[in-house]
Amino acid sequence: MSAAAVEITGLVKRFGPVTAVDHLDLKMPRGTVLALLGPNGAGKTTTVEICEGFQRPDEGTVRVLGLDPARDGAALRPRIGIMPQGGGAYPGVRTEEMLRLVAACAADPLDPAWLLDVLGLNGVRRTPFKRLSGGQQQRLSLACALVGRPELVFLDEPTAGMDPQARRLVWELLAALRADGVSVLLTTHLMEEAETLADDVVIVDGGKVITSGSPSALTAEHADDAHLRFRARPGLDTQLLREALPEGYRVQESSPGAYRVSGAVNPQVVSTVTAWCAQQGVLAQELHVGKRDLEEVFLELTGRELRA
Ligand SMILES: Nc1ncnc2c1ncn2[C@@H]1O[C@H](COP(=O)(O)OP(=O)(O)OP(=O)(O)O)[C@@H](O)[C@H]1O
Repeated sequence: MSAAAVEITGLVKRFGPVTAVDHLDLKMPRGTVLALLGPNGAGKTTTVEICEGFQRPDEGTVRVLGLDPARDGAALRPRIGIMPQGGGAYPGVRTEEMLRLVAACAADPLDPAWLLDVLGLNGVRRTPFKRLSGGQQQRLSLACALVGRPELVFLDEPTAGMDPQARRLVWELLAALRADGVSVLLTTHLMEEAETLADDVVIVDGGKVITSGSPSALTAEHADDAHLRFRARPGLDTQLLREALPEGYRVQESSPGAYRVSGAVNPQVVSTVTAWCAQQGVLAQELHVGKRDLEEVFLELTGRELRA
């Protein structure tokens, strides 16, 4: 059987006093999409850069397509595609010129014209990199990562800064790649991106894996539960609200003025919450009842919001 796409055991990376990655383990089978999901500073980029061979681990083992990226970089590089955070190209290079340059380095590249078309970059083929919008630069960077037909691609926040339409294009392309058997490891702090694309999600915080599994498995626990969110002035006494509700409900102010009630939300609970707010002389605004999602899982496990 061929080696896993990525296998990481006991990975530690320190920068002076900061432990960016703290005994992280993960295994990603070939042909799957894995999303590293976590807030800013969780250690996602550091983990990916170690897999790409750009940084060396302090402890632990990392195998990418069965190879050690720190030692076997020359053998590994032709087989992987890399889209770094924030992209990057010579400012004066034109879109198509850049992609053709990268394609020329590959043994069996994809057709650059096809990639430009699929990624909606046809209209800016002759535009210099520095004049592209942030989202266009990101898409060109993705095209460069894919043009060499990699077996495995690393995408660091691939849709950051893109408008919803461009994000959809990228998601469709990534779904097509997966259908072709390409393995994809991406980082994101967009829960919807992880839910839409990934076979497996590894939620990281403070350099550690908090939990992992398929999006449906992670959200299936207490699947009957919903949550109720509302906004009101910051600093309401959440303990008092909890006491007004039946046993077993949790109430958090997840960020200033954003409240979340977790448990089996029914009409009675909604009415209790709004009545309690009225007693406090506040109007519960943007009242929203939703199913448990990855954002909720993260909040339950860390007490903080993913997008804080
Ligand atoms: N070269 C470096 N020198 C010093 N500290 C670093 C370095 N690279 C990363 N760090 C620190 O390590 C921690 C993890 O950073 P990392 O960039 O891996 O997180 P991340 O999850 O990718 O965050 P983001 O979503 O903001 O990209 C942070 O505290 C960061 O400040």
